[in-house]
Amino acid sequence: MGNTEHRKWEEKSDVYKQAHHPPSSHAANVISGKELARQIHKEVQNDIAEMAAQGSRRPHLGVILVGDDHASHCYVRNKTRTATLLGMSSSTIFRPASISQEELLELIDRMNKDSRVSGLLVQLPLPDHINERAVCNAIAPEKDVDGFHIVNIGKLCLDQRCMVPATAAAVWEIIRRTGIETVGKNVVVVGRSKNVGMPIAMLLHSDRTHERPGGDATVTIAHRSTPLPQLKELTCLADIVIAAAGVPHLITEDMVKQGAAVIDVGINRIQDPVTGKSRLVGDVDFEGVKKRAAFITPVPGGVGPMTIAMVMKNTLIAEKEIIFLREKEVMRSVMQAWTRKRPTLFRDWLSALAYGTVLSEYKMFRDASRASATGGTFSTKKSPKTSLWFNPSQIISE
Ligand SMILES: NC(=O)C1=CN([C@@H]2O[C@H](COP(=O)(O)OP(=O)(O)OC[C@H]3O[C@@H](n4cnc5c(N)ncnc54)[C@H](O)[C@@H]3O)[C@@H](O)[C@H]2O)C=CC1
Ligand SMILES: Nc1nc(=O)c2c([nH]1)NC[C@@H]1CN(c3ccc(C(=O)N[C@@H](CCC(=O)O)C(=O)O)cc3)C=[N+]21
Repeated sequence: MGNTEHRKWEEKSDVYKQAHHPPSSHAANVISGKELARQIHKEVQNDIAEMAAQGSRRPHLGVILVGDDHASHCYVRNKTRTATLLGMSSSTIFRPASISQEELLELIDRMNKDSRVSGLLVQLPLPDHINERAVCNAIAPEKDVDGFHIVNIGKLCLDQRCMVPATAAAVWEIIRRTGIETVGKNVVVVGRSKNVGMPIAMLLHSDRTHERPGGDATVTIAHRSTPLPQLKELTCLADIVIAAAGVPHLITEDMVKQGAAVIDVGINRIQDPVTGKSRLVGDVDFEGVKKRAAFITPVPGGVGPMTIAMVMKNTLIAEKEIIFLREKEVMRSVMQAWTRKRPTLFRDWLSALAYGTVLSEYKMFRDASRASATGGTFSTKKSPKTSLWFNPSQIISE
């Protein structure tokens, strides 16, 4: 770097400014994941109510729970309870840990074919004799509300629209709704698991102009082979630190830049050294880091409740996609009926006319569906409620 260039960097760099003009220390804003989750719940609830008012059925979340792990049962109960609160229906299928992989795959296949189920998830972890990848790949990609199917992961990595894994979507929404800037910022994601760390890093580093917009940040991924002193060097330069390692107190005050945002994904149950009671902590030393960070998420009450909210949102998206595909199918049959019914003489121009009408309405519906699936607002006002083309019951009764 040349001298002038270096000077420019010095002027612009937050790290430089920070080192030379350290801002006065004040405690961080504690981001309430519970409050943000409530916001999302409201939005999902309103959408479902609007869909129901238009005569659509309610989305249905199907859950498969294998074994008797206490935490898994708690999480699943939490999900189905929330689904009910938001006006969805749900069902949980319990199976013993001794279930064979074949039986589990058969069960998934049955739920895939069950048209009443909008979204389906198999709670993880699974017993050792079951191949987790085979199970995730058995779920129909359009019902895969966890976003763990190989096709959804592939799309995520290609910046295509897809089911985004709930925890990564939760981190994304927390950052967006808090107004934390990501473009050009330094982010360190601590943890590289395929279900958590990797999808978070994928969302944050990718291009904001792509089909599935990303955060346009400079992302560094740390993992268990990253030596702690190096991890500290990296996190000290980070504007955003996302801890998803499953290591209590991994991120301490001395590892965080003044004014950074710290998102704690970790969920660790530890025994309190003072009271001897079991309690939940994240990967971040909350009390210490709170003094330096501008934003911090607590555990509990941070990413966890938002993860549940994003599973709900994914289930709604899955149901909307089903409606969209059904409408498309209806449109196809309408087109066929038109060309079959009319006399040959008028067929060409009549079908051209019909095609024009159908196409414009189809586009309107598609855009509304896309907006909703990418997190935009789903404008049901735009989708023609009274239209012949998009009311299946009308067409069928004719
Ligand atoms: N809040 C939520 O909604 C969710 C929270 N979690 C929690 O997030 C944490 C991570 O979950 P998973 O990714 O599923 O776990 P995992 O065990 O699959 O992955 C942990 C990752 O952290 C890395 N790691 C381990 N020790 C490290 C160290 N000392 N320094 C840097 N990196 C290190 C590993 O290389 C690995 O990539 C766990 O505490 C889990 O309970 C997981 C899913 C959802
Ligand atoms: N197929 C599948 N999908 C998942 O999304 C999935 C999974 N399997 N297996 C386990 C992990 C973990 N996970 C959490 C969700 C919510 C909280 C949560 O709500 N936590 C509360 C505290 C809950 C408590 O008190 O134990 C909180 O942080 O405030 C935590 C963890 C989803 N996971």
